[in-house]
Amino acid sequence: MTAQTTEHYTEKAADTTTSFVPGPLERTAPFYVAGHRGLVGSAIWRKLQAEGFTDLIGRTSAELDLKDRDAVFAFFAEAKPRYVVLAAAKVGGILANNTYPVDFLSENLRIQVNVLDAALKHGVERVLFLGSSCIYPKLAPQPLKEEYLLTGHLEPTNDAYAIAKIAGILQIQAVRRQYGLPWISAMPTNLYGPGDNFSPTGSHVLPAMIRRYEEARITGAESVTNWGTGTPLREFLHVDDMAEACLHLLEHYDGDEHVNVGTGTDVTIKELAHQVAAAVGYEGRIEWDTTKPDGTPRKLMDVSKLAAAGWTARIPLEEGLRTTVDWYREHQDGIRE
Ligand SMILES: NC(=O)C1=CN([C@@H]2O[C@H](COP(=O)(O)OP(=O)(O)OC[C@H]3O[C@@H](n4cnc5c(N)ncnc54)[C@H](OP(=O)(O)O)[C@@H]3O)[C@@H](O)[C@H]2O)C=CC1
Ligand SMILES: C[C@H]1O[C@H](OP(=O)(O)OP(=O)(O)OC[C@H]2O[C@@H](n3cnc4c(=O)[nH]c(N)nc43)[C@H](O)[C@@H]2O)[C@@H](O)[C@@H](O)C1=O
Repeated sequence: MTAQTTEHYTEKAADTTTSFVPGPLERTAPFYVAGHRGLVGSAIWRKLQAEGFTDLIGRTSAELDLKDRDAVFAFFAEAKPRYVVLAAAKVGGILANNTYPVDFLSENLRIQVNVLDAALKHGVERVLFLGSSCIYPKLAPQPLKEEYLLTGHLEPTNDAYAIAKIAGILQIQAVRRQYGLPWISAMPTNLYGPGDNFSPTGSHVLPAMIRRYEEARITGAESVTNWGTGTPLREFLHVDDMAEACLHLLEHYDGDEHVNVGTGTDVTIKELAHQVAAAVGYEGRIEWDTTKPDGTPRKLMDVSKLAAAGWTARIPLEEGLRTTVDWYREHQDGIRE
């Protein structure tokens, strides 16, 4: 029998959790953070360490390619995690998503199906799957409530990635329905912070601007050029807040529906550009390349469900920008391209 067969799925799960009540996670239990070197995974790792977790498990993609199904099943058999956060994914900004849609669809589907199937086979107690605000329809009413999922057409620049993430939400719900395991999903808004991807072509807007403005400041360039019109609105959450929200949800939330994670406020990309310029100390002109895509006009999260679960964001954008610029200056020789 190979790892692909459903006979491998856990049988003990079916009656496990009809009366599950979330509570503090066991600090000594084996806890696998998939993607522990990425922006989100590394922040979750720091948070879990700070909270006294003593058996954290991480594997780089070189050590364990999560697209390799047999390797993933072998890893779960050996590591036997009791808790899993799935923060490993192929991730990128608007241009990367728009240019390589099949990579974003296929890699993310494979990574998440392998991890969730292996976690099911080994009866992992709590799983947190991470999606993204791009799962919502492009023109959904604002702010985005969880119930707007699958009510309209997706934004074309990231539809492939969004479909993979929607499949992940459905897989979590299906496991809950079929096996009764108390697994959950969270949908973060646009994130930023230490450990981000600052690649000029592959990154999200905030790290792209930090790098562009810092280089312009150093070279004395008279202008910088950002992408699109600058009119789209985006909401930015610091990744340390995100990590705190993840642990909070694992300890306080259980439900079929995914939970939005954000701040509940947004800014135009033009406003962001001015804020980044101020944080970096760049005083030149800001121009816009309107041949580049704008993406969805707005995707502001409704965070009332998260607030009802007892958590709200703490780090203001101005403060988060300042500390992320500091981090970038200290680490720019070692950042990923
Ligand atoms: N950044 C953002 O603005 C947002 C992120 N999210 C979600 O948060 C999660 C984490 O994103 P983020 O931290 O930003 O992404 P990063 O690109 O910073 O990190 C992704 C991590 O995934 C790992 N990974 C990728 N492919 C594989 C693979 N084939 N096998 C094993 N590991 C792999 C990488 O490991 P290694 O470093 O070892 O190669 C990397 O550490 C994702 O699910 C993403 O969709 C959601 C909304 C916004
Ligand atoms: C997290 C989220 O991230 C992506 O969606 P996005 O929100 O559109 O993210 P973005 O950060 O790339 O762009 C935001 C806005 O900013 C503008 N912009 C200006 N100048 C630059 C710039 O230099 N780089 C980038 N990347 N954008 C720029 C850009 O034109 C756009 O209007 C998807 O991967 C999606 O799948 C997803 O989940």
